[in-house]
Amino acid sequence: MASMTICARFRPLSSKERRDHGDAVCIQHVDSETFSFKDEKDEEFTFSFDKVFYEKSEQAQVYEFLASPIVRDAVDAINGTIVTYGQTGAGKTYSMEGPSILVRDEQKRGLLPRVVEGLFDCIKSSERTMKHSIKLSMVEIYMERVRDLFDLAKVNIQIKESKSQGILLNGVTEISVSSPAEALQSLSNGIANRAVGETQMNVSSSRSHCIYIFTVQQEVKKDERSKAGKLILVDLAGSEKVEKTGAEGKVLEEAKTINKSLSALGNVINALTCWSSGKANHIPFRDSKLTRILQDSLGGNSRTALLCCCSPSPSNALESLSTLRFGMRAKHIKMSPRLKGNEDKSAKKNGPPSPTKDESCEIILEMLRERFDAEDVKLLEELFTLSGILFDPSSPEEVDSALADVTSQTITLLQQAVEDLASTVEELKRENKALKNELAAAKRSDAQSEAAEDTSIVLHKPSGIISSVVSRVSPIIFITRHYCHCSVELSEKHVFEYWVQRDLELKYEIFSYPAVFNFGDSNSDTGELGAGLGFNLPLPYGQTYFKPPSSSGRPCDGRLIVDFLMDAMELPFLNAYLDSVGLPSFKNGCNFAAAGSTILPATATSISPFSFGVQVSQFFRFKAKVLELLAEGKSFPKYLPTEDFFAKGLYMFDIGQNDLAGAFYSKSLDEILASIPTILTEFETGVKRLYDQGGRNFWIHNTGPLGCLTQNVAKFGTDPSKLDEQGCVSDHNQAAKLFNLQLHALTKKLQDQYSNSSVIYVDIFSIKSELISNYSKNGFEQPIMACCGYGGPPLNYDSHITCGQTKTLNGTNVTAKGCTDSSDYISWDGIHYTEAANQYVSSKILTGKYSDPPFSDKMPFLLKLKF
Ligand SMILES: Nc1ncnc2c1ncn2[C@@H]1O[C@H](COP(=O)(O)OP(=O)(O)OP(=O)(O)O)[C@@H](O)[C@H]1O
Repeated sequence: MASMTICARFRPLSSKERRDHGDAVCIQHVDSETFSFKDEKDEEFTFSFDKVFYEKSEQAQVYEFLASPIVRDAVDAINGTIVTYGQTGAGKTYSMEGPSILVRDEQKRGLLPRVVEGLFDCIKSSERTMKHSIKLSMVEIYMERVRDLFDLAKVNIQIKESKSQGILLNGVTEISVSSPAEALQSLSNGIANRAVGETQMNVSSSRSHCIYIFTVQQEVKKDERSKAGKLILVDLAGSEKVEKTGAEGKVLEEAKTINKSLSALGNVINALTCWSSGKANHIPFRDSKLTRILQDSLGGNSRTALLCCCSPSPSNALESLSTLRFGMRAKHIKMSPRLKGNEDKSAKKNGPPSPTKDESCEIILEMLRERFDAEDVKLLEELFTLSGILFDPSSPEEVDSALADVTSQTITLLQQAVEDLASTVEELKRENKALKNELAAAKRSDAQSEAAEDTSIVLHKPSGIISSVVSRVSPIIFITRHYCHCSVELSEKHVFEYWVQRDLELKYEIFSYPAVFNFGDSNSDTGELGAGLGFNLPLPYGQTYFKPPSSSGRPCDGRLIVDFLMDAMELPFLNAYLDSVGLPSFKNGCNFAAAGSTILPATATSISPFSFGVQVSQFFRFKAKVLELLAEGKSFPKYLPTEDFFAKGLYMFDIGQNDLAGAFYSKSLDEILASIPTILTEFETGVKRLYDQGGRNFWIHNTGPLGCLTQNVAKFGTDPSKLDEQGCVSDHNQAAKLFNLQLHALTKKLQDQYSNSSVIYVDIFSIKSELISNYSKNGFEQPIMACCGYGGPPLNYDSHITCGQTKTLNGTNVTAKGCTDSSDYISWDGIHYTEAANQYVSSKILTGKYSDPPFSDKMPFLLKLKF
């Protein structure tokens, strides 16, 4: 199947365009078929057409390439159509007619006079074998009515479809022309009758679609079937942006009708391209007079050429781009023109006699009565009249055709309604999602405020004595006042009174420690395993917060719980102990946590060699080195903590998860439960070593709901009976709970033993469980499915291709990619939580409600008052 011939034509810059923008053009010539185009945002597009006629191209070249093959075929009874399309003022009429249809200037003459000449030349050269006659009709579609330009009394010509002759204009004037001069004179008369107006874009703008129809009839001997080729030339009215054309009143109405019919043409082309690509589709030919008339030309029963006329000026880039895109779409329509066996009515001598008008009416009414009841017939009549479809049916086919019109228009309306509905649903979905995100963010910030409220005191008294009993104690409370700067540090729990002369508005900030020393596994690894073992987590790790190319070494799309806690304490993020790149500062602490670490010593199969005992030893080395440097007088105040920070600092632990989760690969639940005391003894030993070294503030995170980790659901949850009502693996969660119970008991024991210390147990398990159970209420969409992974729903997790990896699977390269919006997910990569989930968990921690003892009771009290 052939395609339509599609060409682009750029006219020279107009004097107005030159005045406004100089010689600037938005196209760059590549070759005779291709050019590059820059839109107003400087974005570049490359277009390829069957031919591109640049500013200096000649009218004769356009005719030779685009029209002359179609003209030759028309003489051989193959229908042809040539359409000029483009923005108002883009050169359609110039291409079609030239400066005027009667202009004889060989250089300037347009397609129409050349077509006339070509037709007569072809007829002449085949004179010996075949005689031809040419008839000419000319109509314009103005305000959705077809007007006969050769007989202005015919203002509403009806379009019909005949099985043998295709689309017909009922009763249109046909003028027989026997020479080019005669034809041109008739065309000139018709053109003079066209509706032409003036817009800001074009002083002589065509306000209608003008259609020239040449019927080339082969004259045949008696009793032979006659053949006719129809050649249609269409000079479309210009598509236009109403604001740009300055249209108002009647001109505005014209512009709207023009745009409507052009958009109907676009819809037909879209539907045809889907149809050409194999999809069955409703082609809305009947949605406008234009598309109905062009039905044969676009639907395949014609050789069709489209000339996309454009301005090269950057000021019209938007419109030109739309014209070019229209042409590109039309390029995908497949055509298969058929040789027409058009029977001339005059040649059809022996057919059955046509019914009289009255007989026709009776037949029609009978048909309608058979199909509908009387009221419906009346309704239909009104509908037809209203739609301008059928006013005076003279044959049963017309009724069918009119019914088809109504059906088609109804289908289109319904399709549009469905599309509108679909886009409204999409829009609503987007809005809904945005609202959900806002709600989630608000909830998270509420939780943080809750945290702040719970751990603070607001002192507020306009003047005079502020007397406030500090009944609830936070580790450090900053009370800030805007005007003055001084600092009082009170180091024990007490009742305090303060005399102030002026108005005071005292605000609090959340508690803080001077430094944090963190021990743990991947839940709080800020780059340790990567630094220690020399591998980097690939993107999209880190992308939500740390931005490419840095993935920050955190096994998360952004920040971890420890990061949020550091933030709340107004301390910088912790650097990994082994990270020596980029002058890391350890002034406010150091992070020994490494992904994959266990409490129990590492074995040959462990991911991390940095078990808890090793991390504690690393802390010893760290502290010893700091003290050594300080003793040498090298204080490095920006990089190293002072000695007292080791006593005042917070020792944080988040470890144990891997001891349990890893064990499930080789041990039974009972064996795992039995191993918990050993694991905790090892943990206790480590904490004691730190206490012996002077550590006094301990903050122990328990283990989260292991069974809810995507990785464990994928591996151990294939049998649904193993899952609990949250969809988490029951055994794993049970092990975590029993571990936590014993860890809690150990914390209490340590607290009793170390009466000069604070040992706080933080119940991460409860926070995470609540988050997963009420994921939707908490602003998440996916409780278990991983955001970054491979395999798609329900888990999007494949242990062979982890987040960010590309591998060959069954001969195909596949990548485990991140989801579009990680804040919808609780699980980042199937093992670790997303930044959004970590933020949620930390905000809950900061409420103090999940700690034992609650922050307010036993935390060492240090009040920092600034004002
Ligand atoms: N290739 C060309 N060479 C020289 N002048 C041209 C060319 N194309 C167009 N023009 C000039 O540009 C102006 C607008 O062209 P034209 O009237 O053909 O636009 P149009 O696309 O038919 O506009 P409308 O849709 O408003 O009728 C006219 O003055 C015309 O002479």
